[in-house]
Amino acid sequence: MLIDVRDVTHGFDGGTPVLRDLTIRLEEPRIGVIGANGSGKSTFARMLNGLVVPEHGTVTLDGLDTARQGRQVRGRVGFCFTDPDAQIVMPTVAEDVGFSLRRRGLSKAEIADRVDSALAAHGLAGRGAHPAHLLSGGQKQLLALTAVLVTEPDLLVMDEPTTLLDIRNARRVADAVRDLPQQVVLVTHHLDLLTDFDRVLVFDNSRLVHDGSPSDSIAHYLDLMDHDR
Ligand SMILES: Nc1ncnc2c1ncn2[C@@H]1O[C@H](COP(=O)(O)OP(=O)(O)OP(=O)(O)O)[C@@H](O)[C@H]1O
Repeated sequence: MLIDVRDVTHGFDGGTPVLRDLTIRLEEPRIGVIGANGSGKSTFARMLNGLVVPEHGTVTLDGLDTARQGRQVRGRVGFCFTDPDAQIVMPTVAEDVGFSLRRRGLSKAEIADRVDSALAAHGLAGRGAHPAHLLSGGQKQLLALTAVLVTEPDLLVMDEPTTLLDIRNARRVADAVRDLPQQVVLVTHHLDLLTDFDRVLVFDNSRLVHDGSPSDSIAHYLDLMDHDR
């Protein structure tokens, strides 16, 4: 999708802006977002599916305005939160994935088929009847990802999806993300996840301060952190 952010400045409830003067066009398959705590990364990510609507300026995805066409935007942009518990809504694994398909007008058999193949594709084969809340942290994150992907979004936005995970589970989620056909915007503090990315944005102090290749942007970020001490 073509992500077009124009002249965006945003503060919550009219407060001090947490994003300032942001104008950017993004259409690469893999886009990373890095920066210090509180620099505005999550706010930016949430703007991409209309969870946050900018106070000033516009955000459009393939021409759909998040402020006026939020529902259509959310139909094409999937969002994964840091904490999978925030988006797991049903008692069992299969019901949770199936819940995402409820408005599609599919038969029960079609839903069951799609759920089974989605679970198999993301390391959860045979776990459909398992209580969702009893999964490990990594499995919950895979479940949350599966429940988003089953809706076949064109763009997947992920806000620190590996932060709560141990190394093995973080790798599992990173591997799942690497193989996706979808366009991905990934906000992360795990810089090693971004090595193969096309473009990495660095936020600092509510502003986009660098936009470049992973190696350039990571070097810029590390430099910023060194000078901040
Ligand atoms: N819903 C909200 N209401 C009020 N203030 C908010 C809200 N969401 C975020 N903020 C504020 O906006 C600023 C930027 O937060 P944001 O979550 O975008 O940063 P971040 O770069 O993602 O940080 P982190 O790396 O810690 O997740 C912070 O000062 C935060 O307190």
